[in-house]
This record gives sequence, C-alpha cells and structure tokens, in this order.
Amino acid sequence: MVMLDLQNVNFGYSRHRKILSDVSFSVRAGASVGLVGESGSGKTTLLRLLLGLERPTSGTIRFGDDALDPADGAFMRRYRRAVQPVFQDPYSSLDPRQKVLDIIAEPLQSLRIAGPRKDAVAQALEAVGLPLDAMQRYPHEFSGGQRQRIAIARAIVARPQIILADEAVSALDLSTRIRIVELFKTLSATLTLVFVSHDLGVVASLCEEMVILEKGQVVESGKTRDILTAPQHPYTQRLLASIPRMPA
Ligand SMILES: Nc1ncnc2c1ncn2[C@@H]1O[C@H](COP(=O)(O)OP(=O)(O)OP(=O)(O)O)[C@@H](O)[C@H]1O
Repeated sequence: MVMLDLQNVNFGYSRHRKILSDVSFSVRAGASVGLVGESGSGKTTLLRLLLGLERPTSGTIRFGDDALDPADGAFMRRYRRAVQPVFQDPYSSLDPRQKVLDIIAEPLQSLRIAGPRKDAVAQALEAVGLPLDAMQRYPHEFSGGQRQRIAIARAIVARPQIILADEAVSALDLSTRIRIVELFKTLSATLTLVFVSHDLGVVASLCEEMVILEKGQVVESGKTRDILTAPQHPYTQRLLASIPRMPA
C-alpha cells in the first residue's frame, strides 16, 4: 500500500526561483526511505511540503487516497495524527521551561487524544530507552543524544504511522549518532520512516530505499542496495565517492 505519493511536485518560495522541479516518488507503508542530497538541494523544503507547511506550486501529494490539502482542516487533523516530525537540533526543538512529561505529551494535547497521558509518555520513554524518572526533569538536564530521544518520544507518543525526520542525527557526535540511528532502525520496524539527510552513509545504514535530490530534482531513486552497488547518475556516483568508507 502506498502511504505517501508525490507526482510532479514543483515548488518555489518566489515565482522567480524554482526550488523543487517535477519531484515524483512514493513511500510504501512500512518502508524506510532516505531523501539524500547536498546542502541546498531542497530536502528541508520537500519535508515542509510533506508536513503541509507549504503547498506545491503544481503537482500533487497524496496521503493514501486523499490529496494533502493544508486548507482542509478535517484532513489536516487526521494527517497530523498520522505524520509526526523530528527535527535536527535537539537543543532548540525542546521548550526549556517545560518538564519532559509535558514536552512529550504535547501531541496528545494538541491532537486532543484522550486517555492517561502519563501511561502514554511512559511507553514512549521506554521505547526510546530513557528512564521513567526523566518525566519530571527539564531538557537542560539531558545530553544532546538524550534530548533527541525526548524529541523522538514526542514524535511517537500519539502512535503515528509516519515519522518525517529532518537531519535528525546531524547535530550529534559520532557515537551518539550511531546509537540514535539504531533507535530509528528499531522504530522503523513498526513505522514508515522518511529520513532526510545530507549524509549518504547514515541513510545507507538506515533506509531500505533512497531518493537522491540534486538541485531540487530527483536524479535517482530505488533500493539502497541497488544504488550503492550500481549508482546510475553521476551525482550519486560523486556522493558515494565522498563517503570515506562504505558502511557494512
Ligand atoms: N523560507 C525560504 N525562503 C526563500 N528561500 C528559501 C527558504 N528556505 C529555503 N530556501 C532556499 O531553498 C533552497 C533549498 O533549501 P533547503 O533548506 O530546502 O535545502 P536543504 O537540501 O534542506 O539544505 P540544508 O541541508 O542546507 O538545509 C536553498 O537555496 C534555500 O536558500
């Protein structure tokens, strides 16, 4: 079953400059898909479109059978429940004045999901490998990696179908990055994951499929294994050559 489907999506922040050109790809339910490209290739912009924060200038984005329409309140409520983001910076993405309990429970509140919120937060904390007493503490008491676990707990607390992660491990040091990639890998067993990164190595170790973006255009997409063993496009070949050592 196709969960997200993009057909000939075009977008520019202004009429004079196109940022995304004819972007088409789909994400199957349960898949883990990496969106890879260098800085400025349009990855974050594409994710903003997928979150409904921007609208394509032309082309369509579908969620299941429905067109993603940011102006359709009923659809967006359903969509926000199904699709949750994780952002790059675990320092700025968590409100320093709120306890971890309130931070993680925020989607339950904004999506008006009934039920015991402490239980849901406890389950989310367990899923990301943090102790239950984290609930009563504040973000500044945690390391960067632990903060990213808190952000991931917030993303999964409402049991979404899809996680959209934007450079979610890029701000972390190498050993923490490896552990958070492992966490995403565990979560991707039960979720659909769209993982945006400039780091082909990280995406190769995490995602079964990839979409390679160059200057707002998809230059190659398909199974990670196929792309790594036989990259077709010169841009992909250059990206691959820039990885110091291929991941296992
Ligand atoms: N709000 C905005 N208004 C105008 N132009 C923007 C805006 N946001 C991004 N851009 C431009 O769109 C292009 C693509 O940016 P985007 O952030 O989507 O790329 P990216 O691949 O995510 O890069 P990075 O990894 O550096 O964030 C860039 O040229 C950028 O300057």
